[in-house]
Amino acid sequence: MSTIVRIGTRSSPMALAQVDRVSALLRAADPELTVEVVAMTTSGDRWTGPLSDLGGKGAFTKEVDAALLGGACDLAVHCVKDIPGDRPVPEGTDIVAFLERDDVRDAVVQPDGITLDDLPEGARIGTSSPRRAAQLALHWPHLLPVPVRGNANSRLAKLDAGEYDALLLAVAGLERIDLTERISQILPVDAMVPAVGSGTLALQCRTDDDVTNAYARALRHEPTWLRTTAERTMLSVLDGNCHSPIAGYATLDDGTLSLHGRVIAPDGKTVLDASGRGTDPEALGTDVAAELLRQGAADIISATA
Ligand SMILES: NCc1[nH]cc(CCC(=O)O)c1CC(=O)O
Repeated sequence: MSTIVRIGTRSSPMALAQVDRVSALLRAADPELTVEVVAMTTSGDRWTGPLSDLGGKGAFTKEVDAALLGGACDLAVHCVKDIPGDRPVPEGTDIVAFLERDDVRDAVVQPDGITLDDLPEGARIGTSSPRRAAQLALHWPHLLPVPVRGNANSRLAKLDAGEYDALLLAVAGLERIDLTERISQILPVDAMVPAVGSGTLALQCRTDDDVTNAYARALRHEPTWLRTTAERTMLSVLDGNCHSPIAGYATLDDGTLSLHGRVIAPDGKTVLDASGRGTDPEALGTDVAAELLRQGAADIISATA
């Protein structure tokens, strides 16, 4: 009898594209494997108000986590960016692999191709990310961040309906839904420091499910594991969640990790930067977080909690 792996996921077009990629990787490793998709709507998808009203903890991941724990699926695929830093995954499940990281940068979608520098005073920039809004305030204070909800496709529809002058979206997400032609500008990582775990997919299994664990572990991308671990360690020491204006970006060069952490006040007037290098991702993440805390990061983070 052939093995079946049931993959649990959000049902957005981006999430389904992510699952297609995981299915293809699993089947490349074992052509006999049967992969099924268990798609579900998460509370983050249903809620149309500000995400902060949901209490902020794993709005896009918790239903999938519950399905995994309850046995309705065997493998969960999450965007690392959507996994809370302070309460990573439920007991009884583990993140066992990160796939090779995609583009980490943020893109501007502006229908007339106008760059952020050239947009007029007060232009409405759709983003609900405190990290993006604060860095907009830091570098492009003439622009006005305006909250936008819904999956990437529905955000683009709102842009086209004239609700915003431009949108900020992840390059990786637009690649997954095959809409990179909508990108008008890609922001450099030193101006718009990426989110912790940007562009990275995580595979999560039940701890006691040896069969699925073996399939998932075989897909581990070690450099991405090291970079993501450094970033996520920093996030958890800072006790931040997706409402915190925290950015963290690690690179790996010849076995040495470099991590740049940034905490920005929502008005962009206070920006704390710290960076470090090392070979142990947890030690590096802890050190960079400690330096940010020394500079006063806790005050900014608790003011936005
Ligand atoms: N919930 C938002 C979210 N989570 C992951 C991605 C995109 C892919 C990624 O960066 O991993 C997005 C969309 C966006 O930020 O535009």
